[in-house]
Amino acid sequence: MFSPRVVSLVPRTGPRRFMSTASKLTTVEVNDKTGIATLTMCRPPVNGQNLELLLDIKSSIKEIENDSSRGLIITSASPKVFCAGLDILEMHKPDQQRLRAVWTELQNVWCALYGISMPTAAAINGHAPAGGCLLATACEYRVMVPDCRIGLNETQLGIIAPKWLVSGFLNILPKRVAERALTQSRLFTTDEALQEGLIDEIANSKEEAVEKCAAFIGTFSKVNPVARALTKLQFRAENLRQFHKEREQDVENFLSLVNRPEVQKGIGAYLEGLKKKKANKQ
Ligand SMILES: CCCCC/C=C/C(=O)SCCNC(=O)CCNC(=O)[C@H](O)C(C)(C)COP(=O)(O)OP(=O)(O)OC[C@H]1O[C@@H](n2cnc3c(N)ncnc32)[C@H](O)[C@@H]1OP(=O)(O)O
Repeated sequence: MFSPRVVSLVPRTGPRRFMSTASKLTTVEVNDKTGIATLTMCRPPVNGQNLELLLDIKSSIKEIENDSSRGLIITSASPKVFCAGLDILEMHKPDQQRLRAVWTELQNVWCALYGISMPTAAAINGHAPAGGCLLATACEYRVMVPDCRIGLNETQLGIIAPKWLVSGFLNILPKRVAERALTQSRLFTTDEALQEGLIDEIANSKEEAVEKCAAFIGTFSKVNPVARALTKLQFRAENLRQFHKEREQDVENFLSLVNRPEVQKGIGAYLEGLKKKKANKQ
């Protein structure tokens, strides 16, 4: 199904090669036969998006872009969680400079992934709430394993997902479904996500999810890549334009929202809830 493509940067010594990554929080593996790069998030236990993980995801996306890979698949090294969203510890009693940097880098990651011209797909091998859903919906295709949850549950923490963050969601879901899901903080099960069109396929394992993502990317093998890229960007340009217009104000809005005493109280209670849940499991 795939027409093998020559990747010129590295000698052909085997079917796979690894790119250098800024730290160990992500890895990038390029399949030399297909030319598809797989970006794996590796911040145990749940890939909480702290500043360092966000910086690493961004630089891995840029590396893949500069290497002119044939496509990008994003997935996770964690067995049960694709990505648990923003690291809540970054938002609780925050260091102001760091909080500003975290939000700016979340914006940068979204912008890099949403606006990249090559085909993208998410192999969602576990739960994907909030910032995890953001990564998945910035991609063009999503394959998820059974019995997991995905969605934008920000209102549960007392925070409001801004327009740019919701725009990927709105590319996929009807406005009415999106509005209800956001206001209810709804996390869709794998089956519900498939039914609503939030994901495209279900796979029984991470390996199968990655294969299905690669098969999706392979469907473009006979399409002119420049025409494909420009067509994709044409669909996404308006959201990106709007985002760039508002991004600085958006950082200020986020900071002022997170610093509100009642929001801090809510985030603290949410963290406690997570810890209690874990204690009850033991
Ligand atoms: C303007 C605002 C827009 C905001 C945009 C984005 C916002 C966000 O992303 S906010 C973050 C929202 N995320 C969540 O609500 C997810 C919370 N986590 C979970 O629901 C679950 O952890 C899970 C479903 C992702 C995984 O469940 P499970 O496998 O059962 O693992 P545990 O719940 O036991 O968690 C293990 C460990 O990890 C800690 N943890 C989980 N999520 C986070 C997180 N987002 N940030 C920081 N830490 C997290 C959890 O507390 C456990 O910690 P320990 O007890 O210390 O082991």
